[in-house]
Amino acid sequence: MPVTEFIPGQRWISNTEAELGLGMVTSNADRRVTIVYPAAEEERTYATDNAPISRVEYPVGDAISNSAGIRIKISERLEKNGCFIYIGLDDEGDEHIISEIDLDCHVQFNRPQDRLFAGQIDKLSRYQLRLDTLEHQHAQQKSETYGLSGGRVQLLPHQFYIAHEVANRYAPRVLLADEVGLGKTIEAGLILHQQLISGRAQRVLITVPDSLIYQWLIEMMRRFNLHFSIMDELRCTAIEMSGSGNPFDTAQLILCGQSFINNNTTRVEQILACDWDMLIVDEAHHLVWSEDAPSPLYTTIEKLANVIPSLLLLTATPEQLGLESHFARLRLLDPDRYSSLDQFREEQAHYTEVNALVQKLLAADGIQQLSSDTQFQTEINNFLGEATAAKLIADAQDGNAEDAIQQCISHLLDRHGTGRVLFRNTRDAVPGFPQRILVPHPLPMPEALLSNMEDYSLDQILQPEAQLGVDWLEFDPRVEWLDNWLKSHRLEKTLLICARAETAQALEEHIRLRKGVRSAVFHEKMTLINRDRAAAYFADTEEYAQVLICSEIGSEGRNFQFAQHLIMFDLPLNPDLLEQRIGRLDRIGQKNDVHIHIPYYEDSAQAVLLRWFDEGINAFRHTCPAGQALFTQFEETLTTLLLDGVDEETFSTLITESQQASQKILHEMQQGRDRLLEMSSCRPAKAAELVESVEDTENRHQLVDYMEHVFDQFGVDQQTNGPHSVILQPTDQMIEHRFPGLPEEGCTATYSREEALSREDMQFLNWEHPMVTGAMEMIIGSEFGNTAVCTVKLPPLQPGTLLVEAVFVLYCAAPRHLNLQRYQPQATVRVVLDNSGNNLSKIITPGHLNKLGERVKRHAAQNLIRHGRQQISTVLTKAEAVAESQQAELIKAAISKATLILNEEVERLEALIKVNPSIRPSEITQLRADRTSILDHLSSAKLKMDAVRIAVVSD
Ligand SMILES: Nc1ncnc2c1ncn2[C@@H]1O[C@H](COP(=O)(O)OP(=O)(O)OP(=O)(O)O)[C@@H](O)[C@H]1O
Repeated sequence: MPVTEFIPGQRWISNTEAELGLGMVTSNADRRVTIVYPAAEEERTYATDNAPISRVEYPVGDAISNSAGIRIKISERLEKNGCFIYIGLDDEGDEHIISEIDLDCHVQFNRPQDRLFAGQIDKLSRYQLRLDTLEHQHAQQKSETYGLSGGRVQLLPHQFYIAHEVANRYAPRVLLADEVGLGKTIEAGLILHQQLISGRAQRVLITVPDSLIYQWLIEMMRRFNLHFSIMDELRCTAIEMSGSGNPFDTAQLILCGQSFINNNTTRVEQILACDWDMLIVDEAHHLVWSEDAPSPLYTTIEKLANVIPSLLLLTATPEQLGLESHFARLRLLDPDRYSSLDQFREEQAHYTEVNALVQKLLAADGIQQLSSDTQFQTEINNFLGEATAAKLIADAQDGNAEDAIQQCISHLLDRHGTGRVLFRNTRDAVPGFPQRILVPHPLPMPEALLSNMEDYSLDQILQPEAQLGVDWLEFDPRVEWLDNWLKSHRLEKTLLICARAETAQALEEHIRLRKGVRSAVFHEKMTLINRDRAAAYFADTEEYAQVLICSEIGSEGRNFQFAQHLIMFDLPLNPDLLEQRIGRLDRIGQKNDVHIHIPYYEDSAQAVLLRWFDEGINAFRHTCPAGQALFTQFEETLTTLLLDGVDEETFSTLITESQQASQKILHEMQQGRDRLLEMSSCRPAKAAELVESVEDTENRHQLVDYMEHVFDQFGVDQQTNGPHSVILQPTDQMIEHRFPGLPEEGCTATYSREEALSREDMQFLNWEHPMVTGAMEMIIGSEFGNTAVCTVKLPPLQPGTLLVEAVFVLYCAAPRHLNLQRYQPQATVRVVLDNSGNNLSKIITPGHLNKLGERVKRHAAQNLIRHGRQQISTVLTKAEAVAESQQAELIKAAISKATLILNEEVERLEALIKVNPSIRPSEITQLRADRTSILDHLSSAKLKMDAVRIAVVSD
């Protein structure tokens, strides 16, 4: 359609009065065209041959709104009787048709050419910032560790390995079971952050023991900038009374206590009525199960796990309440894979064979065996199938032995290991843990107990203070010992754990009121707020409690690694519980040796238990992965000894047998499941590569330059605050009312990970921080800086030559989670043409125009565009043609990269599922669907002009 053909209903914009908004042709007669501008309630009549107006034509991919406020992303554009009909989907995915006449007249023009011709010309610095933003965003999104680098965490390889492995799956369902204190919460946070940032998850429910709610809330906020809403009965009722409907629909990220949802039909139904993407359950060993009596919490979580696609279960002691419960939790993750307990048991035995093969490969003559030992080759064949085995053996024979061995081990672990649903790192695999030092404090048995111990139950024997009457504090020698110990260690923070809330309460009152010790108490009878206050008082670095006295609930999940002394006022029977207690101090971040003090009565049940834990199963000085199995094996003898008193001979036998069994079980674990588990939970070479990738994409200096530029442009005040940090504050000159992620009162921020780790009061600015991603979205998602005009001295070119630099991006309206940027070879396509249409793209680099381009005053720039419009418009059309000629090549490269990556991923899963049943068929189905969708979207992608700079050569 010729430009001068004005048809009523068409929408045009004034080149000189863009503020009039979207105009509409109402008549075209006598070589005059009349345009009404409804937004400004104005009307203009122009001569048709030189009307200063431009036709508004939205391309596919643009977002538009109609006068009723319906907003769509255009998927198709038709033309009827000279007017356009736009078809597209709204945010809910519903299709709408918007005819040109119905377009919202209050539009902002954001296409660069429209803005340019409407005289909306940006500063050069903004134009530059836009281009930088496109480059940086592309670099981040195509990185292998996209989504994993934004946390305020140390780059610990074992955590990044797991996070990367899990986060790349469709709707991951895994059990994170690292040993106590190795950072499962951090791993879950990394996975969650990656899923949210990549658009794979939006709505997340976390449920944790009540005592850990605030710790999780704070950990998610402080480390990952994720703001969860806590839901409890009070809040739910308030929301319901305000008439806001289902309380669980009022936030995207919800955190709640396990006791709140446990067996709570109403609330569980409300949760089930919402759409969730991910469920995270901490301390999952509480999900107790047996065939006839699954616990209410298990049943509740099962209901949720059946409908929520992604599930992360966290526990340090997966077998704490028996193998049955462990199996049942795996079944929550994948009911098809874990359908039979017997089969599960049988599989465990089979891991020994796989491990034997792995160990043979790792042996000094592994290479030689793989390339020449036919029997060994047959075994490999049996496990990996002919094709894979043949390739690996050929590789080994061709001199690529090291690689072939590594690949062979990877294949074996992938296909036969346990590692796909279960991850467990042990301390042995994570360097940097200090020593544990056991300090037993034997004390005389109180007289009152000597006489009638035989009538006591096991609990009474192990927590004897309850039998000493109301004045027990006066008779119990452990109390006097405690008073003295605290007195002589006034400057050392100490955590005391005992089994009962009453004991904790009484002890704390005693040492605080009678002994004047600064102390705090933490038990289940306190409100959550008071518990957190107590923990905060203990953690404070200036005004702190010397001792925190906890009942058993303090032994789970909490972070007390700033203390070096743990007093166990009594001993728990279960070795896993003992490990949980020690794990409060012996966890990542502990910088000193951990002293474990045990005050106990000589010749008592506690003394027996102490010796069994120490001499029998070595559970104090070292983690005891075989603890649960050993406890099950020796429970009967042990409890008899505890109840009936020590018969030295039986006890010695128990110790010897426990030691032998411990060695045997540990050996078996090393030969079988645990060894494989450990190997597949962290492959050191890959983990190191991931950490390196995060370090590489961190690019701190580039980020500092970039953000300084952003803050300058958006009017955020920045003051240097020492060598590593900056104070950021909103100002009255901000171009937007609010800057994303910047609090109204301002904040202090650092770009340094090391500084951020030691100064939690500062924001940690990195490429994934909401301030940075928010700024990027604000820039790219708007017209910010998409036009510019400058003059430039480039002697070989004739003064007066007009240069048009058009920057294109590959656009397709694809769901965010497909992350098409990952496959695109470059962020932009840049075309530079002169006014005769000569292509100077290679000769005139961005550097030429960035460095030599000089500012033109706005008014002069507008005049230049007005006068040169015809010519610029022609050159822009040519630039589009030049870009289009590169489009096919670009798409081809993107498709070939996507095909390569995605085929490999699909094939790997297809091979795996044949031998490793822990892959859910839905994962492959989804991966295949994503592959089709990605390739479809890429093949229909179009280069879209994103920014234009006009440069006039000066002399
Ligand atoms: N990468 C990391 N960078 C900084 N701190 C970390 C990192 N990983 C873990 N930590 C800190 O170490 C402590 C233990 O981590 P976390 O609570 O995630 O361990 P856990 O395995 O969940 O422990 P538990 O078994 O007791 O539940 C926490 O204080 C956590 O903040």
